[in-house]
Amino acid sequence: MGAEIIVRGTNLSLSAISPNGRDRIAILHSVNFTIKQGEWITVIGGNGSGKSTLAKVIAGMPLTGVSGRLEKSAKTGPSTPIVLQNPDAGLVGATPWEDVVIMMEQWGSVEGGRIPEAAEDALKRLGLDGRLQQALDTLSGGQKQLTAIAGCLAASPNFIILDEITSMLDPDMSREVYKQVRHLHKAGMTVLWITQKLEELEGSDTVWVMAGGEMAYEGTGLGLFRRSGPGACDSPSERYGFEPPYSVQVGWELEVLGVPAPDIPLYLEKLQGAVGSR
Ligand SMILES: Nc1ncnc2c1ncn2[C@@H]1O[C@H](COP(=O)(O)OP(=O)(O)OP(=O)(O)O)[C@@H](O)[C@H]1O
Repeated sequence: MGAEIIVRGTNLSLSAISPNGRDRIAILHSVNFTIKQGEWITVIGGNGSGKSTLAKVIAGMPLTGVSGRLEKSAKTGPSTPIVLQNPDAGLVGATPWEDVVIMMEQWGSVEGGRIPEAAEDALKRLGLDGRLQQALDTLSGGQKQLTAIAGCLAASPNFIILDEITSMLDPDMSREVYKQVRHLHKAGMTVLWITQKLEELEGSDTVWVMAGGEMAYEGTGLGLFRRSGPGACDSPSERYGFEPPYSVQVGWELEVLGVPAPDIPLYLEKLQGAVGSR
């Protein structure tokens, strides 16, 4: 039996007033999707392609100009916690612990007397054991993002949305934040991960490509780099203008030289495996 569908979007569109104040412009065009319990969906797309708008609609934010249908399962509930790009956005406490306590009080998801301990547990789940009482303004960007994610856990969600949360972090901190969200996913969390970094496609069940407000591609990460034949330059990634990871480019070159890799090597380790086995 397949996993339960917890979110379904049907013909979701959003229009807004154009910057000249006279016309209405379409920001999302008839987007259709389903999200299953426990799925990891990565959303990619260029600047202004509609990723954040779609994320806000899915989160259940009350935006004007939305049409279509968004259905969520009873357990998922109408509001989905979302973490945004800027590490300072949405943090309200003076310390990580205080921030999560305030979030728990707001969501009302944890019984009052249990909040102090539950806040500590949420922060420990994100690897912030040693920083519970550190002043928020002294945390690194990555530690702030981890605090924001712990704040999301205050709602006891089964689904969270992360909107380019590593875009302002250095590579080490990006990996740390990504790894912590992976742990949550392993424990059963459904994740919508928005990014412009193709290396973060690793481990996605499903990839959505947004282009011009439309969902231009929905499929696997590997499918994004699949060409119709050696040297064909017609993979969805090339069609939508993404620079593929180095390992994929080498895989394509090998294919042209008549050395087909058994599968598209999305990562260097895979490429090593493909080439090393010959
Ligand atoms: N309320 C609004 N009114 C007018 N235009 C809007 C509104 N919201 C979004 N837009 C425009 O819609 C387009 C899509 O914006 P969105 O933030 O969803 O893109 P994005 O793919 O997340 O981009 P980025 O990667 O740069 O964050 C942009 O051109 C943006 O300026």
